[in-house]
Amino acid sequence: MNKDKMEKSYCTAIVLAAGSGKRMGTTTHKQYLLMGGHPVLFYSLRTFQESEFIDEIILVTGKDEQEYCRKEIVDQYGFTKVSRIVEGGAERFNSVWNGLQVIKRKGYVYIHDGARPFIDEGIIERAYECVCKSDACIAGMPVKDTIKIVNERQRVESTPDRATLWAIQTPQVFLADLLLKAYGKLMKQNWIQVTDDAMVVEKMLNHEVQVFTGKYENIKITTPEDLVIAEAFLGK
Ligand SMILES: Nc1ccn([C@@H]2O[C@H](COP(=O)(O)OP(=O)(O)OP(=O)(O)O)[C@@H](O)[C@H]2O)c(=O)n1
Ligand SMILES: C[C@](O)(CO)[C@H](O)COP(=O)(O)O
Repeated sequence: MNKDKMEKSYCTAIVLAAGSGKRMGTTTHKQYLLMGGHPVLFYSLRTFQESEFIDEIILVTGKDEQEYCRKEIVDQYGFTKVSRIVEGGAERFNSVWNGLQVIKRKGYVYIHDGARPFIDEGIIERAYECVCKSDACIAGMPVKDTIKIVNERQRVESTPDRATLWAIQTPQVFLADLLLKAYGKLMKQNWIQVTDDAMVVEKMLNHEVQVFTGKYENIKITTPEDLVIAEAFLGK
């Protein structure tokens, strides 16, 4: 895109690293496991640090991980765009909410899983172009498998048309005011079950969300075999 022709909006990345990685099952939380000699979290922070679209980074971590993150990641690697390290909450949406509370300048906000190390500048740029038009957009890729709706007895109930199915990734990018409004409503609810930020905008505001092309390599490190796949991507 020709950024000289128009003024770029302020962009904040909220990088989530406050999860406990139950499915990974390691004592060290998965976002701090070493991969290619660096913590998993290092990779996405480096991409945001070097991105020409990102002005500021808010890092959300567990309470006991803040000092480690400050000294061993932010200072050690010189991630000068990290303006705040805030404490996360019990669930992912609580961590997003805590990050949203310290946004300094409105504009656009990129929510990204610190457990997704393979975000790249192309994804960040596609997100920017998409959010400027839609106010709400998410990275995704068409699914490669056949997906079935399966009941509690493990019987197939139906087979959705694969052409309509996308596996959703992060970043999920929004006009900051829109996301704050959606999350503000969510936090007043008693029953909350959301697994991504787009769901909050869909459910709370009935706002349309646009999907842009992510990258198949943009995996979330979730279970042990993901680390093997990630090492292979690093060695490419
Ligand atoms: N309370 C939480 C839960 C998750 N996350 C972050 O959100 C992303 C979502 O990935 P996920 O695989 O769900 O992480 P965990 O919750 O750590 O994993 P699990 O569900 O296996 O415990 C991760 O970067 C994780 O650190 C967070 O900041 N705060
Ligand atoms: C936001 C997300 O990464 C999109 O795929 C995902 O939904 C996070 O879900 P999880 O249950 O926290 O793994």
